[in-house]
Amino acid sequence: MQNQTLISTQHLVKQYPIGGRQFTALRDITVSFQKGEFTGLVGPSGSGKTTLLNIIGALDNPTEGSAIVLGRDTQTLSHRQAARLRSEHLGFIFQTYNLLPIYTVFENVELPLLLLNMSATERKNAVMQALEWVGLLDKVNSRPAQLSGGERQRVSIARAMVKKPDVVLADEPTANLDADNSHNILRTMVQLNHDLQTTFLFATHDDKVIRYLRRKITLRDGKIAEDECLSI
Ligand SMILES: Nc1ncnc2c1ncn2[C@@H]1O[C@H](COP(=O)(O)OP(=O)(O)OP(=O)(O)O)[C@@H](O)[C@H]1O
Repeated sequence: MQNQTLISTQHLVKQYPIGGRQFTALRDITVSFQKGEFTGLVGPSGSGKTTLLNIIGALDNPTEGSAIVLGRDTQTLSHRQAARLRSEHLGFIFQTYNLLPIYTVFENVELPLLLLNMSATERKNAVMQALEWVGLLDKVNSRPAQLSGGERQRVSIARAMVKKPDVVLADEPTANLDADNSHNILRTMVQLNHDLQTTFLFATHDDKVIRYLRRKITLRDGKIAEDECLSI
């Protein structure tokens, strides 16, 4: 497969003001990601994983440097343009699932499609396919409170994947799951990565995730300490 760069950062710096001083969370991050990668940002707590993921997801701006995501320099985007980049091209998976409790599984997965120009039939087909990917067709009318943690995370994967995004950004997706559920979730993501060529980028310090990665980028004190290709 020919390399196609989907994301690149140039000399990214992120500082947060704390008590009248600047705390540097990311220092001079220059890195790129190709289509179809299954890559993790790993490193100790506070090393900058989530900060980098949020900048790549156009949820936050760098203090210096740039992030080019699918050809767009995120810093030059208006709020509306950033929202459009996210809704059309990016899927998000969070450790706390972020499902809406009053909605059914179907409605939760359908939500990202309501922002796109799709008919009700197209939406229904896409939702049912996404629920099939994660093996949850039998829970389509359940509400999040009626699901186990692993099932909730599978709903959140379906919600992230339903529009077949170019990139899925997953922040500690297994943090609240036991070993069996973590492996099931990871196997589903590996399958979707393989079948749809979706690029996956994780922030994690979970060994259960790390063993599935094909590339591991270790952050330490806001810098890239190591960038390794893994043979799995
Ligand atoms: N909004 C903020 N204001 C001030 N400091 C922040 C803010 N967000 C993050 N930080 C600091 O930036 C550093 C990096 O945080 P980040 O959440 O990116 O780390 P992480 O590697 O994802 O950690 P964890 O594994 O614990 O989630 C931390 O020291 C954190 O306290």
